[in-house]
Amino acid sequence: MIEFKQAAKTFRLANREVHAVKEVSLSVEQGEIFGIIGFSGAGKSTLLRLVNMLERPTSGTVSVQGVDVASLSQKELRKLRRRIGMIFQNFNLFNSRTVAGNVAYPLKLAGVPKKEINERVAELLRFVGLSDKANDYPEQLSGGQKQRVGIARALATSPDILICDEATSALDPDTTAEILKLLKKVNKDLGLTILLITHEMNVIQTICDRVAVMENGEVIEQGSVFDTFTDPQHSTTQRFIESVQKDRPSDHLLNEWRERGGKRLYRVIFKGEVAGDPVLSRVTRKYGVDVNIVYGSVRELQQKLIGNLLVSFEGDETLIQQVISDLNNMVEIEEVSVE
Ligand SMILES: Nc1ncnc2c1ncn2[C@@H]1O[C@H](COP(=O)(O)OP(=O)(O)OP(=O)(O)O)[C@@H](O)[C@H]1O
Repeated sequence: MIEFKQAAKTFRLANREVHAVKEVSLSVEQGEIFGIIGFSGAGKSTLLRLVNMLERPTSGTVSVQGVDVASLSQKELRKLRRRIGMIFQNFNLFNSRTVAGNVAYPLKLAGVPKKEINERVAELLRFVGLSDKANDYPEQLSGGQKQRVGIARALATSPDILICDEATSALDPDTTAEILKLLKKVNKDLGLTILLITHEMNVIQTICDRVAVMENGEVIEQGSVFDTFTDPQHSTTQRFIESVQKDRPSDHLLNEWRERGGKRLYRVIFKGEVAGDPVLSRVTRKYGVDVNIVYGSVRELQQKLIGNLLVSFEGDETLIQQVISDLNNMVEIEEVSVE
């Protein structure tokens, strides 16, 4: 659907070059929600702007449904842009136009007859839950309502793709959750492919199917959200995951544990199917070893369960080693050092 092939963008300034995007290759499949995450300056916005040619790649290609966007004429580009809706962190609404006027704007530009515009605007405002705000002005709306207007406007020309540039970064957590739910509805009910950029792992965890992590203009890791969360390969990815998933107690608590003569700690990670299976109690019962769950959680991610527990074992040391060896065949288990 959207394919970056060694796409690069270098900005040439008076005294230096900025390699904002360096040879990125990734493909976004039709109907998925694909998230790009990275810290500030990683190159996310620039990468996104290559899709609708707000920036032209310095080298490599970006294609949408098999067509290299750099090869399009101005007229073809205008047509492409109507098929790609875009929403922004600061909403980019016209303050001098009403809610209905904002949503109608791209339809007016496309030369749609007035009666059709009115019907379409009413339908879009219904879809985003803002029918009662049609005649209000943006300044009368909350941030979440403004973003709903932004979404309605982006959907006006019935695009196939929605691009979201930090769409929830200016919103509080509850409003973020509402907007993410609406984006999921746009994806499921209207079948739009969504490409979003964010610096919040919560956004990726909540709605994305796949994720790419960017750093210094490069994609350092990409894969399904489930695989990335359960088996991150890069320390930057690990940092993002830790921002939404605390998987060890504080050093203070761990030190207290050690001072009280606590036993060795093991991290046990259950994924998918295994999370519903009582492996831990089954194996410890088999060897007559007691298990003490010190810390942990079981969470749902993409309709699968992930368990992440910190445990200690009580009993004969040889039997404990047998428990660990048996568990090793079924789940991930590793000793956790307490500094
Ligand atoms: N038009 C431009 N001219 C020169 N340098 C630019 C331009 N646009 C972006 N850059 C530089 O390219 C790099 C990547 O910027 P970009 O905005 O793509 O990152 P980002 O990951 O989206 O960051 P943020 O989340 O802060 O927006 C940065 O070093 C930025 O200063």
